[in-house]
Amino acid sequence: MKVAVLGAAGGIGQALSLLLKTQLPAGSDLALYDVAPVVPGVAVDLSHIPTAVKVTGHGKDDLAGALTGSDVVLIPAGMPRKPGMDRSDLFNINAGIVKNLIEGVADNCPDACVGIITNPVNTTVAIAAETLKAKGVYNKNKLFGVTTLDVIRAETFVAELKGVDVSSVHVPVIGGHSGTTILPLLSQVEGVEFTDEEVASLTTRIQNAGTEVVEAKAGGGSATLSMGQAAARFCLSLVAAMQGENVVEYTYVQTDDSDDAAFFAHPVRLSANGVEEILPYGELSAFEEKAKNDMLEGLRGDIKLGVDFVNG
Ligand SMILES: NC(=O)C1=CN([C@@H]2O[C@H](COP(=O)(O)OP(=O)(O)OC[C@H]3O[C@@H](n4cnc5c(N)ncnc54)[C@H](O)[C@@H]3O)[C@@H](O)[C@H]2O)C=CC1
Ligand SMILES: O=C([O-])CC(=O)C(=O)O
Repeated sequence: MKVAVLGAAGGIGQALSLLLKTQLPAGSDLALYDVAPVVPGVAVDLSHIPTAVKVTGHGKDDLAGALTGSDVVLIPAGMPRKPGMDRSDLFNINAGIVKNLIEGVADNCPDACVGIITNPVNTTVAIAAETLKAKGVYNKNKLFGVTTLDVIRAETFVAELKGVDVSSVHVPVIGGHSGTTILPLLSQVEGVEFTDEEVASLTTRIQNAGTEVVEAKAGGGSATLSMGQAAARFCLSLVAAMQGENVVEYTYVQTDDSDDAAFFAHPVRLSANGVEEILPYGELSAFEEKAKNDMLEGLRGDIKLGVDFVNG
């Protein structure tokens, strides 16, 4: 199993790479790529941890070396937010970065599963899809927007509010990954009851959790450690599925469901082929149905921006 992390010297990239160095199956290869000159040093640093995962560092001119032979590619390359910015404000700088890196994926490991972390995820996943299409290698079952951070936050906040063991809490989160497009399905959480006020305030907190971190970091970036954990969970689930385990994760995938949007986070059964089956997200409460209908136009617009970026 070979996993490549593109943007590996950044806040997310380093946290994620540490978790993968310690948790990927024995015998795996972990390739770290970044344009920052520190990346070979990050690889040397990690290589001193005694696990049976081989780490290599690849500087800006060696994207091909990082990608060749990769089964999974995770992309946290690009600018994070500062206070006062929306994720969509990152489009101008991050759109081109994702397009370039995905062209590298198409040229060097077109069969890999690709997890996009770079914001704005609603749009960058569409950019990746169109770029892969232009290269003639798009497989909708192998492209994912990583929305796992919304799930782990929702589980943390529900457990805190209800005083229950967080390991027993499961919260579906569907839609996209910004503002109101993040839609936690609190009506489906088993074993706890919420008042209408709790549903409203918890939904808003989950939707604004990224901004909570951006403001607390006061100009120093956005979530990196919790995102590293979230991306590691997603990657390890994908790797387990590739090795035959039955795993379901919520992730932003192409759905072909004209009632929602072209990309929409669903529960997805993973396999060696990436998406094995997109599962239905089940029945929504009246509150959730309204929230979904209110955000769909915005999400579709975010996706269109990505499609237009590549196709002009
Ligand atoms: N999907 C999600 O839930 C989340 C997404 N993010 C997003 O992840 C991205 C990265 O965030 P951080 O790690 O905090 O940023 P960071 O600034 O700490 O790291 C970004 C890294 O990307 C590298 N980079 C820039 N251009 C590159 C290129 N063309 N090729 C390879 N590497 C390149 C930089 O050198 C840097 O090391 C941001 O866009 C942020 O908004 C952040 C948190 C959660
Ligand atoms: O809020 C941001 O800019 C980073 C992010 O996507 C998150 O923390 O969910």
